[in-house]
Formats: sequence, structure tokens, C-alpha cells
Amino acid sequence: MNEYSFVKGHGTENDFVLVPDARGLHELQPGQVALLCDRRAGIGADGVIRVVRTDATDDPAAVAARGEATWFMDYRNADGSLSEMCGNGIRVLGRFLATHADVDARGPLPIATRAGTKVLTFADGDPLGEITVDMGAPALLGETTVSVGERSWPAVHVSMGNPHAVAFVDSLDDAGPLTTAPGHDPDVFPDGVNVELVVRRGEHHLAVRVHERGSGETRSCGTGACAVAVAAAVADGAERGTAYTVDLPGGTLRLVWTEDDRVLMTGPAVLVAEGLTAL
Ligand SMILES: N[C@@H](CCC[C@H](N)C(=O)O)C(=O)O
Repeated sequence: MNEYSFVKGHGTENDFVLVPDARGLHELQPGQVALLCDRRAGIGADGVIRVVRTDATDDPAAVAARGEATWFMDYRNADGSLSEMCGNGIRVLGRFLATHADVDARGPLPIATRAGTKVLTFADGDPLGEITVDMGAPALLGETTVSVGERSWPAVHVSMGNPHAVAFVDSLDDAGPLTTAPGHDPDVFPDGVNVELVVRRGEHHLAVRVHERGSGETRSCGTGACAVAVAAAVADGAERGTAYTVDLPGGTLRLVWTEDDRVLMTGPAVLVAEGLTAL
């Protein structure tokens, strides 16, 4: 058993265990991640973020980003599986770097991920301020179908570096408890998919439930909120630059799909605890 230091945080109640590992000494095994995320036997979280310098890991995404980003977000879902990207997690990681790692919040902060380098900006240059993430270009990949039990809905396949199926539904209660992964087309999503169920609350204002690949139903999903805003903007024929508000069970995110095809996501990030854990 080894002792690891950890920091616990959340973004709109999508919660994470951060494992600071600047020098790349703590490669995590899937079983260790699952234990950290276990809400009874471990610390409890929707995912784990190992915080490692790009020059201290041989992950190909980190290696490719050397020279443009100092830090790499090594993201794992609660079941130990890898994901390319986590929109809420990257804000929490940004908060950690600005408050615990001497990173200057007054300038843009590039962070390497498996879905490319994302750039964070802190409101007013305040290390405790709201964080905007340039999430890059979405990919709209066509129509598909998702189902829960006997119910099924048409959905839009959107990639934010990780896969999403966005379904507009009549009521967020229609799906009942999301205790298992919604049905989806394995040919379209061979590695699984994050599913967003969406209702409209007003003009450019949406409410969402999300079932995350590898984590189950969560209180929020940042990449999911981006996918939802993009699918809604297309359905609305909205001009680029239109601001969308997305309410999730754990809080609200603001999204803008820009003229130059980038999705900007703005929201909170909170660190709640830190300590030592044995694994
Ligand atoms: N909660 C995240 C997404 C985490 C990864 C996802 N479950 C996947 O497997 O792609 C977010 O805030 O984006």
C-alpha cells in the first residue's frame, strides 16, 4: 500500500478526487480509481483526475502537448475507464493549479487532455473566480437513437472529444431512475456514450439530466452541457455567439458556440477537502 495525497472538488456537483502527481510517480490502476470513487468504501466521486506534468508522463496526448501545456489532465471515470475529456473536471483542476501549484490565474491557462489542449480563463484573473474553458470545436455526427426501458428517443450524436447522445424529451421524468446505461447503437458508439436528456425552459435556456459513461447518472456534465447547447443551437437555427444557459441537477453552466467554431463553457469550481489516502 502507498499513501497518496488527494484533493476533493466539484463543478456543479460533478465531483472528483484529484491526485497531485507532478512528477508522474503514481500511475493509477482501474481498481484503485474505482476504490477512490466508491462512496462507501472510498472517498467517493464521479471520477479521478491525476494531475501530472506533461513532461513527466509518456501518455501520447501529454507528449504531443509538451511545449504548449505544462499540465496534463489524466482523467478516469468512476469505474476506472479512461475518458478523453471532462468539462467540469478541467475547471476543478484549474482551480487546484491556481490555488495549490503556483499557477498565475491572471493569464490563460492551457491544460493538455486526451482531447487536445484546452485553455482556461479565470474571471478578473481571480484564482477563486468563475472559470471559462475554451472547449474547442464540437463535431456533429448525425442522428441516432437512445432508449431507457420501453421508451426510446431520437438523439443527436455530438462529440466534444468524448461521445454524447443528446435527446430532447417531453419531461425529465420520462426516463425514470437512470440506474443502468441507456440503450444506444453499439455501431455508432463502440466505446459507450454519455446520454443527455433535455427539456426547454425558455429561450436559449435548457434543463438536462445526464447518464455518464463509466460513472452512472451524475449531477452535472460539462462536455454534456456543451453538446446540449450545440444540438439546441442547431435545432433553433441560432446565430453563432448566442449564449445558452443549461441547468443541471447540480448547478448551471453557460455556453457560447462562437463564430470561429469553439464552445466556451463558463461555470464554478470548488475545492472541498484535502488529505491523505492509502491505496
Ligand atoms: N463529467 C464529465 C465527463 C466525464 C467523462 C465521461 N463520463 C466520458 O466517459 O466521456 C464532464 O464534465 O464533461
